[in-house]
Parts: sequence; structure tokens; C-alpha cells
Amino acid sequence: MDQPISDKTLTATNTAGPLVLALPKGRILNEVGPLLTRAGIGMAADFHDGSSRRLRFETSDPDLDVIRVRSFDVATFVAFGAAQIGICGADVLMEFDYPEIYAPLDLGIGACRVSVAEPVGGGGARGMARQSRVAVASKYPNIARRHFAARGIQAEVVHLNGAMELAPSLGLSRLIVDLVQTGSTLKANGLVETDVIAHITSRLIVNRTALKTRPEAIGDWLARFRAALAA
Ligand SMILES: Nc1ncnc2c1ncn2[C@@H]1O[C@H](COP(=O)(O)OP(=O)(O)OP(=O)(O)O)[C@@H](O)[C@H]1O
Ligand SMILES: O=P(O)(O)OC[C@H]1O[C@H](OP(=O)(O)OP(=O)(O)O)[C@H](O)[C@@H]1O
Repeated sequence: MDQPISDKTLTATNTAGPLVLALPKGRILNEVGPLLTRAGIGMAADFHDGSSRRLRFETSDPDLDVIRVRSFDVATFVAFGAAQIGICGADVLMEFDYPEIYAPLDLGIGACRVSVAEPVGGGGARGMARQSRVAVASKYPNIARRHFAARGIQAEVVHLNGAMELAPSLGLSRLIVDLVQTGSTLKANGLVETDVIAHITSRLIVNRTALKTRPEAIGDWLARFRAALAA
């Protein structure tokens, strides 16, 4: 069964019990820790222990549980109401564009950009103007297609989950669309950034149905995260 249970069904069964906060287990997690502390959320001792196989954790607040999932899956859990709130990068939100997700708070962490890159000496964005098609390797097929379509170019996307930087030198694609922070991964692999598609930070996200069915609990958490950001 590929289709998840509808948002309506899940949120209907999820109107009682602790709220579930979905957190990404990757690199953002280190920056999320201090924010959770400032928001008054005490985590179970094994939450930051990478060797723990547990995926769901109680917190110091009996009304809040935390799950630790892959960053792309944070958006999926929240969009379908399996988690009511979550933290994920704006890159993930741009890629999926889930109408069920409301992203009210920019947390200012996980700063990076989604960019186009090509091998050094490749001609840059201007060189692309004469092309009608281009092969692009990316973890973000929708962002890549939209970006090039807006320029009248059809992107043939090779969907990879990591190590996109290898694709041009191995003949898999001419360009990549990937996250860039310091630029050191591009440089180490003979690539240059030619176009910034979007500047990225992480957002607090909320399931829209849960916002209607549990407005007080979710409103309270939004206020606590806002206060944590201001502290
Ligand atoms: N180099 C970077 N610098 C800053 N933020 C980054 C960087 N790379 C990724 N991010 C942010 O962190 C989020 C998670 O990054 P990343 O994809 O590396 O996590 P991950 O959980 O290790 O990945 P995966 O789920 O594929 O294993 C991204 O969606 C993005 O918002
Ligand atoms: O500009 P930089 O500071 O070098 O950062 C960019 C790198 O960070 C991310 O990869 P990550 O380390 O998350 O590994 P991944 O290939 O598994 O996504 C991204 O996909 C780039 O490869």
C-alpha cells in the first residue's frame, strides 16, 4: 500500500494524547538541542545518543513526545498528521510543497542555500541560456525541474540521495542542484556554484488540521518556540 492514510483520518485519531514533535536526525539536530532547552523541553537521556535504536521519546512534558526521523520524512509525518509539529529545512518544504503544512516560524538554524553547480570552466548560468534540455543530478527533483522550467529549459533529473558532486565528473549529469554552505564540498570536487535558487534555514512546521483540532496545545508550543528564539 503506497498511499498513506488520509490526513483527515489520522488527525481524527490523534486529537488526544501527547502531541508528537518530529525532529530530523541529521545535522540540524545539534542546533535544535539548545533551542529545545530554551523552549523548556527536557529530552530523555538517550535522545542524543546516536547508538540508541529508540525512535520515539517521552519528554519532560507529559503532553509532548518526540520522534527522530530523516529530514525529508519530518515533512511527510507532519503533512499526514502522524506528527502534529516538526522542524525541517525550507529546502524540504520547497521540494514537497505540501498544502497541509503551515510553517509559521523561521528558526534561523541550518543556514545554507540550494544552488546549481557545474564543473569549473563550464560556462556558467549564461552558457545555459542557449540550451533547451539539461541533465541535472539532485536530491531535489521538483526544485530542480521548477528552476529550469522557469528559464525555458527542460531538466532531466537523475535522482540521487547524496554525493551529487560526483555526478558531473562521472558523466551522470552536466549540472547538480544541491545544498551549499561553506562551498568546500563543491571545491573539493572541482565544481563551482553558478546560481543560487534559494537561501535556506530551518522552520517550525505544523499540520493545518491539528492547528484547528488542538489550537490551544499547538498555540502554546508556537509561543514557547517564539520566546525561545527571542531569548
Ligand atoms: N551543509 C549544510 N549546511 C547547513 N545546513 C545544511 C547543510 N546540509 C544540509 N543542511 C540542512 O540540514 C537538513 C538536513 O541535512 P541532511 O540532508 O544532511 O540531513 P540528513 O538527515 O543527514 O540527510 P538524510 O536524511 O538524507 O540522511 C537539510 O534539509 C538542510 O536544511
Ligand atoms: O558547502 P558545504 O559546507 O561543503 O556543505 C555542502 C554539503 O553538505 C551536504 O551534504 P551532507 O554532508 O549532509 O552529506 P550528504 O551527501 O549525505 O547529503 C550537501 O549535500 C553538500 O554535499
